[in-house]
Order: sequence, then structure tokens, then C-alpha cells
Amino acid sequence: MIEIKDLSKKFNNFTAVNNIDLVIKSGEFMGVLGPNGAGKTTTIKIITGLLKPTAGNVYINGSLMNRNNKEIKGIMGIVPQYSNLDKELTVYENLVFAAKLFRVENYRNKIDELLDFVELSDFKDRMTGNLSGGMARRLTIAKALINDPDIIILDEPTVGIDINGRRKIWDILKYLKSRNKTVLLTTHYIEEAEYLCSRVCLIDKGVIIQDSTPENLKEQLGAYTVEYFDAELKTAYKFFDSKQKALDYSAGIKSSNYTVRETTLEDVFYNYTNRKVV
Ligand SMILES: Nc1ncnc2c1ncn2[C@@H]1O[C@H](COP(=O)(O)OP(=O)(O)OP(=O)(O)O)[C@@H](O)[C@H]1O
Repeated sequence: MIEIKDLSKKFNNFTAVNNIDLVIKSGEFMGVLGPNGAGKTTTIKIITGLLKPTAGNVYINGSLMNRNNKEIKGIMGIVPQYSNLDKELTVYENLVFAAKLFRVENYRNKIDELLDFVELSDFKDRMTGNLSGGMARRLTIAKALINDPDIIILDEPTVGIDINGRRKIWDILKYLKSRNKTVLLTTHYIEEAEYLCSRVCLIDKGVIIQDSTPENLKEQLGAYTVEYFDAELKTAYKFFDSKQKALDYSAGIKSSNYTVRETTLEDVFYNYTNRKVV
């Protein structure tokens, strides 16, 4: 379990994270969704002990997180936004290095299993610097899983990866979800949060705006959306709890420029912030 209590981070006078409270229960798959600069990476860095908060605390399984808490680090797998791989080593050597760091027993079997899992067995002798972006990210995930952690934290795991690569990573993450791992990921991809997360926390300007299941967040707003051009030719949105009500409303719109569709998390985010996530 991850407990974030009254967490704030200031950089000089700028508040990047503003009094965040959040609990991620064991086995939960939590997505922190927000646009660039929302404070996602700063929060992750504090949770993983890379950055000291200005105020507040993070507890992992009830134990206070800090840079030197090796016990906690042993149960967490971290996939940072920027590569933590050694480009001068092969794929296999990177994993051996990580396995030795965590004193993993029988590590050759474990590495073979992980390479198979992230579909890199055929590339195990390739220099890491020559991998594609998607492959490198999958290797970073394998590295984070080397000590079979209960808690996995990923900062924008699919940013900059093409759609095929993204789907492969989603499959990996879905599998972790099915094994009841506690997963916390940040993303600014709506479909990623919708597809993977059992709970989503919307964050903007360092503040949590909403936190619930994707279904609840959409239902609270209205499961159906009418998107149309208003009299000033600006895009407007109306939300309804049934498709029929949305269709009835759209029948009264004078312009032919409208759509009736299911509400998305993007609508939820936009409704609370007046800004789009991407
Ligand atoms: N070391 C730092 N010094 C000053 N400001 C910082 C520092 N690190 C982050 N910030 C600022 O804090 C805010 C939050 O940054 P953060 O990287 O946490 O956002 P993010 O939600 O992860 O965005 P992105 O998706 O772009 O990574 C931004 O305005 C950023 O410029």
C-alpha cells in the first residue's frame, strides 16, 4: 500500500505539488492522469525517494519512505521516464547488473523468464544503445521486475512510443494487474488510463482534482456527451445520463455540426479544469 499524506513540493517560490493526499491500496492499479507540468514526475520522484518533499510524507506498506530506506526499495520496481539503462551493455548484461544489485538468486532463470515476458529473448545480445524506443522501455520494465517487486511505479511508460510498442507495453501491464501487483503509473494518455487503470486520479497544477474509478468519473458527469458548435461557433459539451436524453437534446441543435458519443476521461478532465489533458 502507498499512502501519500499532505504532500507538497516547492521549487523556490513555485509550488509543483500542492498538498496531495492519496492512498493506493495493495493490488490496485492507479493512474495519475494530467497534462505536462501537472506535477506527476515530481510526485513519483518523492514516492520513490529521489526527491525530498517540502512538506508531508509517503508511507510504503506503513513504513516511512526516504532515500535510505533500502527495505522499501527492495519491494518497489521503478520505471523512470528517462532511461536508467546502460547503453554500453547488452540487453542481457543490463539485467545481470540489476540482478546482482538486488542479489537475486538463480538470476539466469529469472532473466530468461523476464526476457521472454517482455519479448526481448531474440535481442538479448544486442547493445542496449541500438534498441528501438519501445524495446528499451520494455527492457526498463524487465529491469524493474528483476526482484519480483510487489509495488511497481511507472512514470509515463509509453511516452514517445508508437502504437504497436504501446500495445505491447499495455499487455505487460495488464498481466501485472492480473497478478494483483500494486501499480502506480503516470500518464497524459487518456486511452492508457481508461484501458489499464482500476482507479484514476486527475491532477492539474499540483492539485488532485478528482479520484475514482474511470466508470464513476464518467458517470458522475453523465455517461453520454453531446459535442456541438454553439452560436459563437465554439465547441460546447452537454452531458446526459442516458443516450436517449443526449439524442433528444441533439435533435434541438440547429447546426448539423454535432456528435453524440460516450463520455471520456478527457471530458471529465476538461469539465473540471477547462483544459485538455494533451
Ligand atoms: N527541479 C525543478 N526546479 C524547478 N521547477 C521544477 C523542477 N522540477 C519540476 N519543476 C516544475 O514543476 C512543475 C511540475 O513538473 P513535473 O515534471 O512534475 O510535471 P509532470 O506532470 O510530470 O509533467 P511532464 O508530463 O511534462 O513530465 C513544472 O512546472 C516543472 O517545470
